[in-house]
Amino acid sequence: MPGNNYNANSPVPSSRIDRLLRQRLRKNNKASNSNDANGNGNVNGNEGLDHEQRLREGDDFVEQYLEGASAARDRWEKPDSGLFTQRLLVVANRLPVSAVRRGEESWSLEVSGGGLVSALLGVKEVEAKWIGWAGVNVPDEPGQRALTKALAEKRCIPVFLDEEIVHQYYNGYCNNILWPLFHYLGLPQEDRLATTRSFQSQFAAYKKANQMFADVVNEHYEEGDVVWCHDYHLMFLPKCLKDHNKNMKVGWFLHTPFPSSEIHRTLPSRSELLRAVLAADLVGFHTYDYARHFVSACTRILGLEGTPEGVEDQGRLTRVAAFPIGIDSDRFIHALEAPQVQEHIRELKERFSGRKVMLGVDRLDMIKGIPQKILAFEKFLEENQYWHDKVVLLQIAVPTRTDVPEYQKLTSQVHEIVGRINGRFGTLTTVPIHHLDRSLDFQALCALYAVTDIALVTSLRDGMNLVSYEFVACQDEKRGVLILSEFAGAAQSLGAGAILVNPWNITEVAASIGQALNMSAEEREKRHLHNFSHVTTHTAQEWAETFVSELNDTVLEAQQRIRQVPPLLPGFNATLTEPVDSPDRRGGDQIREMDLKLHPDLKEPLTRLCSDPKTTVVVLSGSDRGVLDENFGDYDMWLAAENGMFLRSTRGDWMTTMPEHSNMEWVDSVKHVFEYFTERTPRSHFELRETSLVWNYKYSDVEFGRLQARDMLQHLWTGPISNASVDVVQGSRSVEVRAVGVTKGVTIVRILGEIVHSKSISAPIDYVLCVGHSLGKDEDIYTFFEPELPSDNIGIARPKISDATKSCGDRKSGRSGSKSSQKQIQRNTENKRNNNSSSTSNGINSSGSSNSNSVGNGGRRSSQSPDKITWNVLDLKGDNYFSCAVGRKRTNARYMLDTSDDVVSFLRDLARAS
Ligand SMILES: O=P(O)(O)OC[C@H]1O[C@H](O[C@H]2O[C@H](CO)[C@@H](O)[C@H](O)[C@H]2O)[C@H](O)[C@@H](O)[C@@H]1O
Ligand SMILES: O=c1ccn([C@@H]2O[C@H](COP(=O)(O)OP(=O)(O)O)[C@@H](O)[C@H]2O)c(=O)[nH]1
Repeated sequence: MPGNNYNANSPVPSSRIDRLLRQRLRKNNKASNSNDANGNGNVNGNEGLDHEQRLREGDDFVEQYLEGASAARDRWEKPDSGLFTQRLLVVANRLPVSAVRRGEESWSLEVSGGGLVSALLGVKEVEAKWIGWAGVNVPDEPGQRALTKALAEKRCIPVFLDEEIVHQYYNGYCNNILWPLFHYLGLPQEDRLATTRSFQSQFAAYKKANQMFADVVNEHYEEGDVVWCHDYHLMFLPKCLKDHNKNMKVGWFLHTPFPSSEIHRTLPSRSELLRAVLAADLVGFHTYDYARHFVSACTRILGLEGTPEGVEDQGRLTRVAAFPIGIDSDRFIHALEAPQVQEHIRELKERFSGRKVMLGVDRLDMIKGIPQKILAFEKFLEENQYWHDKVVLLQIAVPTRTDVPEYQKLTSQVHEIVGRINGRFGTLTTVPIHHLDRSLDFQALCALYAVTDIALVTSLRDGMNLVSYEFVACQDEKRGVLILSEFAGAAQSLGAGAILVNPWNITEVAASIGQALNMSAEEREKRHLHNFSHVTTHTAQEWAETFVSELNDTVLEAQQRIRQVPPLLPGFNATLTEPVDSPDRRGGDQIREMDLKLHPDLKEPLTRLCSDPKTTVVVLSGSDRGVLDENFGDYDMWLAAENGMFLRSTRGDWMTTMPEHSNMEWVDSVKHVFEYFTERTPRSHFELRETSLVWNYKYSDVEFGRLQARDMLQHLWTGPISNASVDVVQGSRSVEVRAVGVTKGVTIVRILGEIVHSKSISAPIDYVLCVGHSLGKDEDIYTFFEPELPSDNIGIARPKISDATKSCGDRKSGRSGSKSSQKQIQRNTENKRNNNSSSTSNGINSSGSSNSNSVGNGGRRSSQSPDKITWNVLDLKGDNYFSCAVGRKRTNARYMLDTSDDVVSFLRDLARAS
């Protein structure tokens, strides 16, 4: 079957390691090619540019980059097949340039700040276009036209956001809610109630803004493009894009930390945001921790399956992985040679001669821990009088998000502390802290990094922190010390070479300053070399290449994947039941879900189908007799409870199809085990049916539930009941024990035999429709109707049901098909005749239950006597059998429906057609 096996000759590597090794090989090849061409071994992305040229670039780098002058090589390597051109659409809230209006139709563009822009500017070898906000409100049409034109020259495409949207979406939802939350800062205390009140409107604006970004992407998208969405501003974007075009290759990368699921859980829109991100093909984070938190949030909040590869939802995988960002280290290293930078360096050395220079470079943001840094420096001065006139702290605090009140408060707080310390330790000629509330240009910044003895990064949380990388890149001569917060993502990569500190521990930071100032040259050298090697090999270029190449592979893999991922079973009963209003797992209504109710909209189509004399409706369910009586007692149909162990026409009494001498002695022992685990697993419950027991931990803590299930299974397999004739069936959030060999595929034989006999059906059945949501084991019901299917329970991806309704409605009669089924039915009906009994239908020795419902729809009632029933009554041709799985994409059924709501509309159409 096409697409049913991993193809050994596939251009897609079969495993992740295989892929990474090939990628490494590609990189090596590229490096050696560049050696051949240039005669040197530069592997960091500036191959092809000679030394002089790089020096000339200097400060014009960004300009040149944006104009495409740095030779975008506009192609990505495709695994194993050489080079191909692929455009990259980078979508981020902020464009790399911010616009300043000079006249009605005249604009000047300035480079935007922040690490995201710096990192993406370091990505050179690809034809990238940026889509984003230019940081300015442009209400008038001529202004928009002129700005669009100016930006186009820089390969940028604007998204125009009006003032109100910016206020609600950017200042409000992004920077007052998501930003502090993702950095573990909670909401600003005084602001808490106001924020809570304005949450809804801010979230609405957030979604609206994301849709506006999506509209611009859709307008510029060309088939084959890769769309790379960035950051917490655009968590809705993957969903908006995929809703518009499910074939778009969409990646999403978060530049901030992703917090523990317990933090994310407090967000009112927690589930919507997670689901929207999961629409992407590939989701990336700076560190493994953030990726782990995200997967755990999807597991705990959405109830989805987390795997080492990512998050699975109904057989669809969203890949989740860590892609630590880097910088364009060459740009910094070579900038130091530029005359302007050398001049700055000379000035700075002179200015601070005789003093050790400590440096902080941060946006003036709460997450950067600037007050904590300054207080630690004060403590160091308090305790080390010797250093008073021998050390200076230069703090560059770049103003940011100045419209958000919390940022305004921080500015005054920092000014106050700096003033106090300078007053306390300053002299007439010197102050210990030089604080600048502004940004520096690239050359000035490089010079500062180069003259620094100690860089002090005390972020309370920071996605990565590129300042620490940039400092290291500029320190090849000085070999200064990096003091780095353990809460910055960079601590996971530069950890070994830096002095790691907890920024909340002022004493520890103060002591680290002392340690750094007194560190031997030998130790500094060792630490620096470690850091330098990391920074120069893990570059921004490499980061982007890896992400895009993984995204391409992920999409190809998804297309070619045939080994079926066993799907997550969302619930106990999901075909005909009322949908429980549960936007997410934790918030789900356990009590309502335990009390199964027929979907209210099904009543009408079901009544119509049941009253059609030519149609037989069977409900085959894992539920017990009481549940089926309550929900279906008033319809004219057949009910098969506990997966067919009990059967009745609603016009008659229940009969059991259980073999007479079934041994059910194991039930009590299993019940004890289930009671024991239920008592110890909060929010788990078990159901005691007549022929099986089901323990369900869907609402428990998922990890604890899994551990408990593992213990339970071990006990069942190896403990006192291990020899009983039972099957232990493991669901995604349940454990079921049933009599050995009971599946829907087994019981359907007896059920149909009974119905054919009781209704005296002798002419071939027109068609069979079998709709269900079954445990893997019960998927053998499809094998019963289609014996040629593989019997290993490995399902295959199915199309959505579309015109099956029409085909069912139009169906007349068919011949040929399932020989073994036919023989079974023949045997059943013959048994009937011989036994003339209504309690058991044949000699198959089985009993039990499972977790799904199905509707079987049989055909013409015959006036012939039971004696005339022949084996070809269930004589199914290929196209008069319709099987449909609900909520499972990997199945042996021929079609699929997503939810019980889809079942309603399908049965409605069917009722109308018949
Ligand atoms: O655009 P702004 O609101 O002015 O903010 C500037 C950027 O700040 C954040 O940067 C993060 O990205 C860096 C690179 O990955 C990372 O090193 C740093 O730890 C993060 O804080 C923000 O995520 C960006 O979107 C902003 O543009
Ligand atoms: O005066 C300045 C100070 C900082 N930066 C840049 O701002 C970025 C800060 O990135 P980081 O990842 O450290 O933190 P973020 O601001 O993104 O949270 C770095 O690339 C700096 O070079 C700058 O361009 N001019």
